[in-house]
Amino acid sequence: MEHRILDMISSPADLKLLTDEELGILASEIREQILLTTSKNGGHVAPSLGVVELTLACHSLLDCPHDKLLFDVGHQSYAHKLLTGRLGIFDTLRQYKGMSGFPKAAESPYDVHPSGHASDSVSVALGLAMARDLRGGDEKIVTIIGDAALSGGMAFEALNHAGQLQTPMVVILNDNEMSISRNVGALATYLGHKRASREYTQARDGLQSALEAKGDWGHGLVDFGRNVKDSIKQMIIPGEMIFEKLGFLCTAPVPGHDIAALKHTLRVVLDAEVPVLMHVVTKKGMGYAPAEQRPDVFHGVGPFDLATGEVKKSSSSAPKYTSVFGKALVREAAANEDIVAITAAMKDGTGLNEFAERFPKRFIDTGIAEEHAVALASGLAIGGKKPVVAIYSTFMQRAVDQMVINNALPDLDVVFCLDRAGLVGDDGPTHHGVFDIAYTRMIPHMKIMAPSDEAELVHMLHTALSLHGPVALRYPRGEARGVELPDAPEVLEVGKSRTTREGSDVAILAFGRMVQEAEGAADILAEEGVSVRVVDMRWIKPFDEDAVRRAAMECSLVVTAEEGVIEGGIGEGILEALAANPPAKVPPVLTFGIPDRFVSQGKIPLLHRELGIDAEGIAQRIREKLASMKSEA
Ligand SMILES: Cc1ncc(C[n+]2csc(CCOP(=O)(O)OP(=O)(O)O)c2C)c(N)n1
Ligand SMILES: CC(=O)[C@@H](O)[C@H](O)COP(=O)(O)O
Ligand SMILES: [Mg+2]
Repeated sequence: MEHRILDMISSPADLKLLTDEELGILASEIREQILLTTSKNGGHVAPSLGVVELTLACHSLLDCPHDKLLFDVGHQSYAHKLLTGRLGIFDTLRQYKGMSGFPKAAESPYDVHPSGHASDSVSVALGLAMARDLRGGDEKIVTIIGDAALSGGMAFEALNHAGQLQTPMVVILNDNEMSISRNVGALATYLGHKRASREYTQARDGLQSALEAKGDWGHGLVDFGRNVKDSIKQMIIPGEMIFEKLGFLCTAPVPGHDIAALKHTLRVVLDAEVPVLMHVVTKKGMGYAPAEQRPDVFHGVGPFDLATGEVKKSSSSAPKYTSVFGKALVREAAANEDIVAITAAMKDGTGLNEFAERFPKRFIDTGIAEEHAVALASGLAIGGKKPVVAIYSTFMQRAVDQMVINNALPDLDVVFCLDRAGLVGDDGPTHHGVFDIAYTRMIPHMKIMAPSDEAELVHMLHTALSLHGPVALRYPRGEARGVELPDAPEVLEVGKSRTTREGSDVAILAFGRMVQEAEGAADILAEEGVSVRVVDMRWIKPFDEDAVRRAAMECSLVVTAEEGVIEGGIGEGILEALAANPPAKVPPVLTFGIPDRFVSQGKIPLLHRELGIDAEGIAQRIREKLASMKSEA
């Protein structure tokens, strides 16, 4: 790996000195480096491999960080990181205290916005363009957005706005026919037709010669914004493109692994005085056969064997919460044909694959459209169906308004399954599911449960489906506890907890995955002679007020533990309830949860330790509190 061109790139400006042939060699070196690192650390392999040439072309023509290059979702930004001075820390990709897997402004001046949630980059790019115009600046603004992210509502809102404003900016559509799974929706079908069109083939094959033959082509394109002849327009825009109707100048699909072709087109569109949509066709996973063959698996993958592409297996034999949910829902749906399952572009991630196969007519994938998915559920519920909406906790943030207005206000029977609730690990702050307790708890009519193991998840899903009104279940990413699953799910009593361990000195009121940590803390403190009660609260809303009051009356310290933000969390709710209606004795209360800051990436046990919400951290703070109470007495 010595004497690579990559090792000599200290900033993107260096790319301007390279020939296209050298850029091609650099593309191979970048792929090698991405694969070497991700095979150890895991990561978004296929998205990043797919945009190596595109990133090179952009950086070799732009003058970043003066110019702005944005990445929608940001999971495809590894080549960008390697070209912007981060080769030396690349081996820390997605590691605790290491380099983020997403663009992060605090990490580099070349990273513009904290991407991670799809479809926001066109809005941010337009904001940057408007700020430039107000300031009288001259920087170029470019965003790279995938075909799935472009179908998200936010992207369309921004295109609508930009098309009217007509300020220069470049939206590069990275069209690879894939979301995480195969892309869905009418836009995907439309792009498919466009790719298959005779014009695309012609454009691809003839691009070079067309460009060379027309010396003033770029000039013509710029002039298009001022209504230049249709003949030129036809050469550039083969067929109608819907974005053109929205006020964007659109290019023919450009072959996305041909650096020369990319640079030719980019050079032209960067000079345009109007907004341009540059359509680039790429292959997800390009250059690594296992990723090209299984772009869904290599979208976001754990460590893998570089030679074979085999993904390393987890050492745990426990099932994942997601797959327990998926199987339990299939079982429920077999018994109740009103159940429909909705996902927003996360069929695999939310464990709905089997459901989709068994009940294709009752499976709905909206694409990246969480707001639409939740409002759609309300229509289905009004129409007599029982919608189960499975969306990651972090992405459901997009659809809080629809939860409030479309579902909760009319008190509709919708079950929200918030997967990845709590810390998610390597994806970091954009993906941690730490806000859902706060944003669901505030909604009238909403009932909320958090299973402490996979058997509880099965009961809770069954319970949620039996209830009237909106119900949210929140469960974490990754392996469950490995307990036996019930033969038949039970309906749990609303608002009732279960005590998993009796104790009289301290009561820990724990929610979801925190029950396990609470039990660990109880074990540690038991060794020191402290008697700790652990209550698996099960219900966040309504929570078990009797259990809370008993804890207050019978123990000298009450502790709440949740894997969500403390501000607006359930610990605060319990404190408020104790203050509003105090029992005869109110002991001190400690609240454990996510403090008022963003938590970076890392393996979950490391993050739990950092935040003091692992068993040892909980035990330590309780120990300290008991000692200070003793010394005050
Ligand atoms: C709001 C939101 N919903 C869902 C996701 C999960 N997600 C991440 S990448 C992705 C697919 C992106 O596809 P595309 O934009 O075409 O990019 P590609 O991976 O194909 O390069 C999805 C659904 C997300 N990041 N943000
Ligand atoms: C980029 C993105 O948003 C997804 O790919 C996400 O990283 C998936 O996370 P999981 O691995 O938890 O499904
Ligand atoms: Mg795509």
